[in-house]
Order: sequence, then C-alpha cells, then structure tokens
Amino acid sequence: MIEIQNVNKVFYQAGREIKALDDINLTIAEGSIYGVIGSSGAGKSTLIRCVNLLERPTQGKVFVDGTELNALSNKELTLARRKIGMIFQHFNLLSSRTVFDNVGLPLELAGESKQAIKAKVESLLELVGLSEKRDSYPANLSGGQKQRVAIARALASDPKVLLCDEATSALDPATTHSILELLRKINKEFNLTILLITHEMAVVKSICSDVAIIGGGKLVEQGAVGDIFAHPKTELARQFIRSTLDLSIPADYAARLSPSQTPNSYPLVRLEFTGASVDAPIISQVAREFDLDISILSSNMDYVGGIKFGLMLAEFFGTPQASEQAISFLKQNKIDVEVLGYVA
Ligand SMILES: Nc1ncnc2c1ncn2[C@@H]1O[C@H](COP(=O)(O)OP(=O)(O)OP(=O)(O)O)[C@@H](O)[C@H]1O
Repeated sequence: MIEIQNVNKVFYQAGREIKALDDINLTIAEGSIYGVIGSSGAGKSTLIRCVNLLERPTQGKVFVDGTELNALSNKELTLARRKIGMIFQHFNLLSSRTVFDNVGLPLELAGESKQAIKAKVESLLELVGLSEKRDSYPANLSGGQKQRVAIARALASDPKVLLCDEATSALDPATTHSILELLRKINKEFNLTILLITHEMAVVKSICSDVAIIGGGKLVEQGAVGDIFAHPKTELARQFIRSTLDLSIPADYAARLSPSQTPNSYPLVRLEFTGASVDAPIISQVAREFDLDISILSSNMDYVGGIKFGLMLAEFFGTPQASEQAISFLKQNKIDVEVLGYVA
C-alpha cells in the first residue's frame, strides 16, 4: 500500500547540511499497522511527512496505493492526499469550529452537500464515541476526546492510509490505551493501512504488526514485531525493547552493591531472556545442578507475537565457582547475563 524507495531528505540550515533521511526503503502492506520507532531527531517526523509529501524528498520515490506521488501535479496531489488521512500529537483542531464542523471540514472543502456531510459526520462521531459532544468546542474537550475528533476528521474522506505522527505522545497511559484500541478497531473495520511513528516501544508492542527502527536518518532494522522482539540484531533495537521492561535495582540493594566480590558477598545478576532463550524451567535447573540458592528480586516477562521475552534480577547464593558455572550455563542457553555487582 505504501512504498518508500531510496528516499533521502537533506535540510540546509545556516549553511549547514542536515541529512534527515538517508536512503530509506520501506514497503508497508495493505491493512497492516506499521510502526516506525526512533529517538528524538532520528528522522521519524520527516519520514512520515514524506509519505504525503508535506515534505518533498530530496531524492527517491513514494508510492501510495500504486500512485507515485512525486510524479503528480499539484492538483492531482491534492486529490491523492484525500486518500491519506493524518493525525498529530497536538491534534491540530480548529478552535473556532465545533466538533461537528471540525469533522465535516474535509467534506466541505471537497464540495459535499449538507445532507451528505451530516450523515457522514454523525456516523463518524458515533464510531469514535463522541456523538454527545457534537456541538462542543475543542477547548472544552480532554486530550483523548480531541484526538478522537482528529481521527474522525481524518476518516471523513474515506482514506486508504492513516498516518499517525506521535498521536498518543501527549496523552496519559489510560487514554493512550483507548486511542490505540480505537486505531485497532478502525484498522480492522475498514482494512485501513496505518503508519505510525513513535518513540515508545510500548506503543509498537501494543498495536503494530511490523516495525522499522530508525537512528540518525538511517533504517537500522525492520521486520515483524514478534521477530524483532525475539531476535533484535542491533543495539538500538535492544535498547527500545529494554525500555518496555523497566527493571530498576531497589534503592537499598543499589546502596549495598560493590563492584568486587568479598567472602561474604553474592552476585546480583540481570538475566535477559529473548525468543532465542531455551523455553525450559531453567532457573530451577540451574539451582539444582550448581547447588545454588536463587533469590528473584524482580522479574518482568512478556509475550509479543507468541514470543516470550523479559528481564529478571536475581541474587545467586553459593560458592563463587558455582555462580560462575551457572552464569556460563545460562549463556550457553542464550540468556544474556550481566553481573551488576556483589551484595553483602
Ligand atoms: N525544516 C527543517 N529544517 C532544518 N532541519 C530540520 C527540519 N526538520 C527537521 N530537521 C532536522 O532533521 C532531523 C530529523 O528531524 P525529525 O523531526 O524528522 O526527527 P524526529 O525523529 O521526528 O524527532 P522528534 O521525535 O524530536 O520530533 C533533525 O536533525 C532535525 O533537526
């Protein structure tokens, strides 16, 4: 549905050249929810803006539904853009218009009749659960309600593609969840292709089927979300995955942690499981085989696309040799082990 071919974007600022996108290639299948994740300044916004040519690529081609957008005249591009809806982090609603009139705006601009606009807007407001707010103004809505209005407006011209530019970044976790559920619903109901950019792996994990990771304007990794979580190939991918599994060391442990072992101290280890790890009761096996007592401080295991992954913090009580042997056994079983220090 969306094909990005060898797209480069260079900005010039104060005589300086900024390469925001460096030879990006992406294919986004019809009906998928595709996430693009990257840190601040990675080039996410530039990339999504290149898909509807709000930003023109310096080089490369963009196809949406088989049409090469770069090759269109301005008039043809205006028509093609009706098939590409977009929502933004800060909603971009018109404050002087009611909810009803915000949603109806694209239809007014397309010259639709009053009856057609009324029927369409009413059905869209019902879809996003805002029928009762039709006469309210944006200033009287919550962030989540504003984003629902923006989604209804984006759907008014029956787009084939919805671009979401950090659409949940200004919302609290519960509202984020409800907006992501709404996106999932419209993806299913209308077979709408959704391209979303985000800096949060939790968003990708929650609704995307596929993900591309960008850093410094380059595409560093892409694939099905389950595959990326199971077998991340780059450090950047690993960092984003870890960010969904925040495991911090309890403060009293951190205070007692020393970098070297003494006769009365024991290692505090961080175990990282991925889809490649052996799916077996490995902790009890290690305890038995190496005569260790293992105390689990915290653990965060999750499933994405049928793949189990997660992090665990544990103390190994036993002789230093037993701990060393246990750690190398765990590594042989594809568990990433890091000794964070020694606790007395
Ligand atoms: N209009 C512009 N003029 C000059 N430089 C720009 C322009 N737009 C973006 N850039 C630069 O291009 C790079 C990528 O910016 P972009 O906004 O696409 O990143 P991003 O991943 O969306 O970051 P953020 O999450 O902080 O918005 C940055 O170095 C940015 O400073």
